[in-house]
Amino acid sequence: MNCVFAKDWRRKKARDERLRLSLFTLDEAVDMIFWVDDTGALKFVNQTAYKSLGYEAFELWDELFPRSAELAFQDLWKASGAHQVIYKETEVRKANGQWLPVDVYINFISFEGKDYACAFLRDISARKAKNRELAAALDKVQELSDRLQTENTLLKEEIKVNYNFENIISESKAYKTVLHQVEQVAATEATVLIIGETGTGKELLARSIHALSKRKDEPMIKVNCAALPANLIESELFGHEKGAFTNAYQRKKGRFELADGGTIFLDEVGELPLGLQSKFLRVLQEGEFERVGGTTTLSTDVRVVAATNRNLVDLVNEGAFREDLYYRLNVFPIQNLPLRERREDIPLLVRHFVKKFAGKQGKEIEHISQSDLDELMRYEFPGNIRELENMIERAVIISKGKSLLLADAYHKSSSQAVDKKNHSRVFKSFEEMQRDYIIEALRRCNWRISGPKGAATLLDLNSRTLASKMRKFGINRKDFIDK
Ligand SMILES: Nc1ncnc2c1ncn2[C@@H]1O[C@H](COP(=O)(O)OP(=O)(O)OP(=O)(O)O)[C@@H](O)[C@H]1O
Repeated sequence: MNCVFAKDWRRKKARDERLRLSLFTLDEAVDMIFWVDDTGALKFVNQTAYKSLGYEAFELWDELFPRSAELAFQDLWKASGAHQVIYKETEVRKANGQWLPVDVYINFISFEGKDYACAFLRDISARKAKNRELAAALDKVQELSDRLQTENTLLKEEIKVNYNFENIISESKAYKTVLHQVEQVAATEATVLIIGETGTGKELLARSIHALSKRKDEPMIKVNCAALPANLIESELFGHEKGAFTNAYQRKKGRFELADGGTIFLDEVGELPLGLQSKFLRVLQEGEFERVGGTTTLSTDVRVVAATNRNLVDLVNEGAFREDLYYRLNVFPIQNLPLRERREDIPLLVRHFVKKFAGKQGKEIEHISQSDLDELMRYEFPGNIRELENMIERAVIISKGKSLLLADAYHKSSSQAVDKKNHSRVFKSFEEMQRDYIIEALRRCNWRISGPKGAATLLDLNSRTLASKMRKFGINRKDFIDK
């Protein structure tokens, strides 16, 4: 008997010890632990919960979670039917009114014939603070990245303006506006009309528009409306059928057909013969035309860029240009600037052309005098960049050492009279004409001076006279050999 009693006593002692240890474990757990019965009353709360939340006593579950609809007691209990584990990140109100972020795990347990919910709440304020720090850091990174992207885009735009127009040399603010217009319109399909004096770089702009457009991999076909003889221009533009006229031995595609899918550049569009303008308007509007001597209607998909140094409105008023064609072309006009309105580009262009021509002629020119540059800055340049380019080419030809001999070339250029009415044509001096004429003759004769096939014979001059004129005008074969 004694033995049985001792055994029971030891068993009870072990059970008591386990109970105490269990309670101690529960009280010292990291998590707050709550037992709730099916009426919502709190049946057990561990010490961690008292310490963490600062309450003297806990009453009802719902008072703990006034913000969390999902953890409302009634709903919670309905869910218990499924015996699932509920997890929720929420906030619990502390005795001092502050809110404590918690992770809540709820298990539904049947114990001695009754249902309970056992909830574990873990204080996650440290994790939340870390997350907030992380979110703030991410916001900062995002902000920096956005800023970087904006700066990058601006830089790219700058780069585009500076470098994408590969051959266009300029640092003038006013000209940047022109280049911006080119960029804006390039990506569209709009017809562009470039207006500007001769030699201002209209063709260069037209090429940039094509190069920056979606059609850049297709051809850009140029038509110089002033250079084509009137009787040939229709067949050049629209093509002809075999036998359409004398000498039309073959069928030939016109430039509108060749430009299909690409861009057609109509230079000096103001010179287009009036008789052709309606056919021209039709192809612009409907993309349709017939070859000369043909009856089949052909279609073409071309983007039109036109240029003019004439005032088209004046031509319309004079009856030389169709008004409807003018409006069709004037969709996006770009006014190109004469060099005298972007004088700050002169030194830059001078250096560019010196490098270009010195390179071609195998010369090393390192010095350009400031007084020469100053003089150029004051000059009106009626022939614009082309005039400057020619002037520098001449100067490079006559320069012997490392300094550019500009004076001669400059005086030749500036002494040429400008046709005031047109402002666009440079009237060459007699000497200049002679020089050009001699160069042309020499080219035709493959730079042979004397003999029956020589330039002297062609020019009806004595070969010694020709040689002396060449010296006088600074004409050297080696300067022209690769042109
Ligand atoms: N910004 C520039 N940078 C470098 N070269 C330029 C620039 N603008 C024009 N040029 C050069 O000047 C010359 C004349 O340019 P372009 O032929 O484009 O002028 P244009 O206005 O079309 O002349 P035109 O009215 O006579 O047809 C070309 O050799 C061209 O390369």
